[in-house]
Amino acid sequence: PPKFGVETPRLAELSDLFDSGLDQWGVDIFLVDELACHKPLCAVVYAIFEKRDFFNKFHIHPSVLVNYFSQVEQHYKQENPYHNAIHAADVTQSTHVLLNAPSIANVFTELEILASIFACAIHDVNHPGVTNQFLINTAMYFVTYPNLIPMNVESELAIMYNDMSVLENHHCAVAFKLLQEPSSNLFASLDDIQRRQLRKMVIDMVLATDMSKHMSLLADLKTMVETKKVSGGCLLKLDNYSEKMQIMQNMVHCADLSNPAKPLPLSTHWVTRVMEEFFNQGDREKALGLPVSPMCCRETANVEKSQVSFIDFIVHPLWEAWTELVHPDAEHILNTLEQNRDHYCELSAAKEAESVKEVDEEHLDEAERQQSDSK
Ligand SMILES: CCc1cc(COc2cc(C(=O)Nc3c(Cl)cncc3Cl)ccc2OC)on1
Ligand SMILES: [Zn+2]
Ligand SMILES: [Zn+2]
Repeated sequence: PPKFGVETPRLAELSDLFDSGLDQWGVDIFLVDELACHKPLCAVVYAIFEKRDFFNKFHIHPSVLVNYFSQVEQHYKQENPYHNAIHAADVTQSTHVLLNAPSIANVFTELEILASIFACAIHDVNHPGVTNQFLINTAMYFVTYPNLIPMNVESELAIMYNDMSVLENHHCAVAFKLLQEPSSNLFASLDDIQRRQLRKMVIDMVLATDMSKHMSLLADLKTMVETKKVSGGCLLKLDNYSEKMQIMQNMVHCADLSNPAKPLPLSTHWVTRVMEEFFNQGDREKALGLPVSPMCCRETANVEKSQVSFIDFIVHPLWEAWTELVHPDAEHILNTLEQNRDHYCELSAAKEAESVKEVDEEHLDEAERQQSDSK
């Protein structure tokens, strides 16, 4: 198969970008998408497998990797502004960087690293571009209006998974279904025990990307950081599966929530995309007469303000805990997050001031009109 598994006339540029950027926090994943002819996931996974020597370690033939991840890439909906293959490539490459932190250098086995990279690559496959809550609401919707044929197969998902981590269950099922293709049997050379272990680890990590698990995941991480402090700072002798899995789940969750912690141009590009996807959902909720989800209303959303609260309440607490766990390896990431937060805060304040000025001018005009009327 072609290098990085993608046919591109810009192979040399892609190769150079990976040489300098594959291990860097903040590589321009949108440039990777461009250079890889809109197959960023295949390119990134191939490059990481090569860098980590997985082809040899797990006896995987490059053509099998390309067959499988081409299928996975095609099952990411490129019409989604946010939850598309670029996001999958972004989360995969981000986790690849996090795994390189010196303080967790010898914590994970090769199989655990393979499982983490694989889990990121498939973690949002076949995402419909709407949230779990939307799927749950619309599932009930068709129960109350049976004559309305389901507009889309996606509302069947909540029925299928009984409202429990609906999307995350679907991503996992699709990914493992695609593995059954004979030409895509990525893990053929693993033995039965390894294959079973890998499947369990991938399911545990992907199901943990459900935002409804965020608070419990973060609580576990904080507990682990506390115990790490007590054990004199040496990280993790980590003998049991559940402690190791907590770290891996939080690592993938951090990567999933890494947009605000990337260099500002990348961060703002992701905000534009996630907005577009949320607003599209808001439009559909309005059309269905459903209550419009928070942050999904095109007319009323305050983008900067919600980014600031998203960072303050969700993203920063998580990255603060991760940074402590792998101290001092992630300091620069936390600093970038805090600088970006201040940027959105300034934007939000400027926007606020602007709207107040407009109101004042309106009042001024009104007052002048009344004054001139009274003359
Ligand atoms: C007004 C719209 C709005 C949306 C936000 C939150 O912003 C973001 C939210 C998310 C975000 O929620 N991602 C997500 C994750 Cl990590 C797991 N499951 C589902 C989802 Cl949707 C990922 C990236 C964001 O900004 C770049 O803040 N304001
Ligand atoms: Zn997801
Ligand atoms: Zn995701």
